[in-house]
Amino acid sequence: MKWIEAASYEEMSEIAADIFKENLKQNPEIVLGLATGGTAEGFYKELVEAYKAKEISFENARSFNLDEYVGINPENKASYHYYMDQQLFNHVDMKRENIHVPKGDTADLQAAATQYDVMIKAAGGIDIQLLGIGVNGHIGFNEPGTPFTLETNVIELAQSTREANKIYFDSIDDVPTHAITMGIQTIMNAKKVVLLISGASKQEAINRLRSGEVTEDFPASALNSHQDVTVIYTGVK
Ligand SMILES: N[C@@H]1[C@@H](O)[C@H](O)[C@@H](COP(=O)(O)O)O[C@@H]1O
Repeated sequence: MKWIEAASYEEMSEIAADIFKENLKQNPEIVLGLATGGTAEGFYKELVEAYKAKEISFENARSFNLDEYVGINPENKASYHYYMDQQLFNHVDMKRENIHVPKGDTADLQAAATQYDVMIKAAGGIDIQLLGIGVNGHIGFNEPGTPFTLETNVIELAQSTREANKIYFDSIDDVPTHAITMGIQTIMNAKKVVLLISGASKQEAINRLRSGEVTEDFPASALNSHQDVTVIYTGVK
């Protein structure tokens, strides 16, 4: 695992965006694994600026997002699909048919989850995966206790995760109880991983990740067994 300390949130975002830009330039048909969350907003801003400056193009790129809430449609402002439209997709030239966000509003969620991995594999696998981390160490929406062998699946959100994400909803009662997420195995299959960590609320998570232990009680610890992970962090010791 490679660790990069950034002097600020902006620098963290720039370093991460530079890695993605470089990979995109080298491989215009790249398969991107994308993440949501407040931490990633600066990163997307950098990518959009680079696109507007004609430094990069997403014309032939494909993307797969990590996760989506169950029972929320893409037009809902709290949905991850909406977030991605606002942060990236509405501003760049990625073709709509090449954009994939797990479907949280479908009747057969399990079938959608299974199909998601089929689509990722058919695309040749994820070349580079962006990740954030939850205060409890979740990646995607893989909560503590999730078997590392799982691919995309439907999970029940931890109460602490619902609390952490309630700022995006009118009230805690509106925060979905379930989500559809790439599994740890899906994430581990990505060829390269970039993990962003920002802010004091993630101190415990970063300490635990740094300890090097590998345990299903701390989902991000699976990354200790991945051969190409770059962690870019700021605002934590
Ligand atoms: N499912 C997402 C994760 O993919 C993300 O990493 C996490 C951290 O979000 P933030 O960056 O807002 O702290 O939030 C959500 O739970």
